Amino acid sequence: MLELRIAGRDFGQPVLGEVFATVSRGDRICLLGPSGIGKTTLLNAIAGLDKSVPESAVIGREQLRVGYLFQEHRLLPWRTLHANLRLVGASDDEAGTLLGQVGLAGYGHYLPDQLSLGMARRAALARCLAVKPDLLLLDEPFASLDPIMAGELKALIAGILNSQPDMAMICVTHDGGDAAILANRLWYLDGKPARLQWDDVLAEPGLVDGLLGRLRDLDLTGS
Ligand SMILES: Nc1ncnc2c1ncn2[C@@H]1O[C@H](COP(=O)(O)OP(=O)(O)OP(=O)(O)O)[C@@H](O)[C@H]1O
Repeated sequence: MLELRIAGRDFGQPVLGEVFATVSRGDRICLLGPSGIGKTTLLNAIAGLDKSVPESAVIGREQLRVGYLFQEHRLLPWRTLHANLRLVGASDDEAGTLLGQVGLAGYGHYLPDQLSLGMARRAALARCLAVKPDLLLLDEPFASLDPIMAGELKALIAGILNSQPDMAMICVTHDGGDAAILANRLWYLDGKPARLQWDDVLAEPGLVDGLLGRLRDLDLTGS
């Protein structure tokens, strides 16, 4: 569905090195790596937001609908939640259904700034889903949320993934434990410039345990 042939990206100094990988329908990838290594840079390149990365570096994106949950909600602050969803193509009914799906039924007339951080993130997730994405990109979706809110959002995303088996996901996280809940594949980005050091399929529970052990060694399990 997607083939990455990224030659690199630098901002005065090299950040990303070569990144070669493929993403298939139904892939649920957790992208881990040290802080500042280039995870968001890679996500932006995949999304096509980084115009310094040639379009030819991400083969197949043209045919895909991409939903991107940024670290900030990036909803239009002067539009209601309902209007934000309508703007990306949701019908009235779909907007209502999606807001209900993310636990925001009855909040359609609210402005984004009237919401808590967790609610705003769920509203932004609803907007991602409104584009009916083939590929869902999540940049640290649980960051800055209290453990209860983070757990609720994780369960919500896991449910959405279960109900849409063909949708692919790439989720940047600092917590390897998220992989056990959300992922069937793990990317680990590291080095200067950064490359994918691991691209492992999490086919069996035992394998997940093994990987979590490796992540624990790297202090990436969040516990
Ligand atoms: N627009 C930019 N201009 C200059 N430097 C940038 C820009 N965007 C990213 N960088 C640099 O690229 C490096 C990688 O940043 P990036 O945000 O991709 O890392 P990250 O792995 O997502 O970090 P974190 O886990 O802390 O969110 C950092 O050194 C950052 O300062």
